Amino acid sequence: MAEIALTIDGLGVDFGGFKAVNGVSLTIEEGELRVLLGANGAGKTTLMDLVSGKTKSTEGRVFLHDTDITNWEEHKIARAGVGRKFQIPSVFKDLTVRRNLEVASCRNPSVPANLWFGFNKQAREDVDRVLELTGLTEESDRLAAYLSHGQTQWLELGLLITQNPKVILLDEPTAGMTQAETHKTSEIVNSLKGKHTLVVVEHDMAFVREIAERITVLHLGQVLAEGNVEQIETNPKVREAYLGSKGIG
Ligand SMILES: Nc1ncnc2c1ncn2[C@@H]1O[C@H](COP(=O)(O)OP(=O)(O)OP(=O)(O)O)[C@@H](O)[C@H]1O
Repeated sequence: MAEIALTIDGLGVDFGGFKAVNGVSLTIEEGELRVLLGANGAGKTTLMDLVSGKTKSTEGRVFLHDTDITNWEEHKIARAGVGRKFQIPSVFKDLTVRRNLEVASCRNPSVPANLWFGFNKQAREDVDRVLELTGLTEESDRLAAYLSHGQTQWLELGLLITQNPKVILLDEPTAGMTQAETHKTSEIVNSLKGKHTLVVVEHDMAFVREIAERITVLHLGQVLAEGNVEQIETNPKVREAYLGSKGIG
């Protein structure tokens, strides 16, 4: 059986009497891609905030492998291996795509400190691998400022991968993307399966169908259902609470 990378156990937060996340428990296996689905206000972003330390929980626990990271400071959780991609890019616009990835590699503690004095072969291969994974090989010498919206998002994802986090949290990775960019993003995400552990918050059902293995549906801060795409699409509770009588869009 695969090892458990992330354990969320009875997690919740009370915002002055309102429980945006209310006793959520789930486990994510190493190498798994888990989709978090739910209507606006279901608690998805808050759950990510609780895991990444942006918001402090008022109940429950979070474990990264065997380490209890509950309510650690955000930077400490990031350093422990929870990588989070936000909508707003943090790429260096006046550096090339490759240089952005090289800089991110320097933040990876497993990369030797002599990086700046001759980028070593292993580090170069790692950057090449990330360029390939994110479909940015041909853009490697372009300044990040000249990338399209989609390419910028893929570079952002690449920066995360380069740091080799134990768990990657992606909040609506296809927001604002064209259909073609969304499709490309599904290819990238699919190629990460098995190599990285991902939790993806996403609304776009077409995208979810392309990437999802296991889906957790949140509703009113609680887990409503868990299963594969077909089980979720045909689940009466999910249809009633979230997808409407016409089913999934
Ligand atoms: N700091 C806060 N104080 C009070 N209420 C909050 C706070 N943060 C979030 N909420 C509320 O908690 C609920 C869950 O919000 P959250 O953003 O987690 O939902 P979501 O599932 O991510 O929705 P969306 O898909 O719209 O992003 C919402 O009703 C929101 O208004």
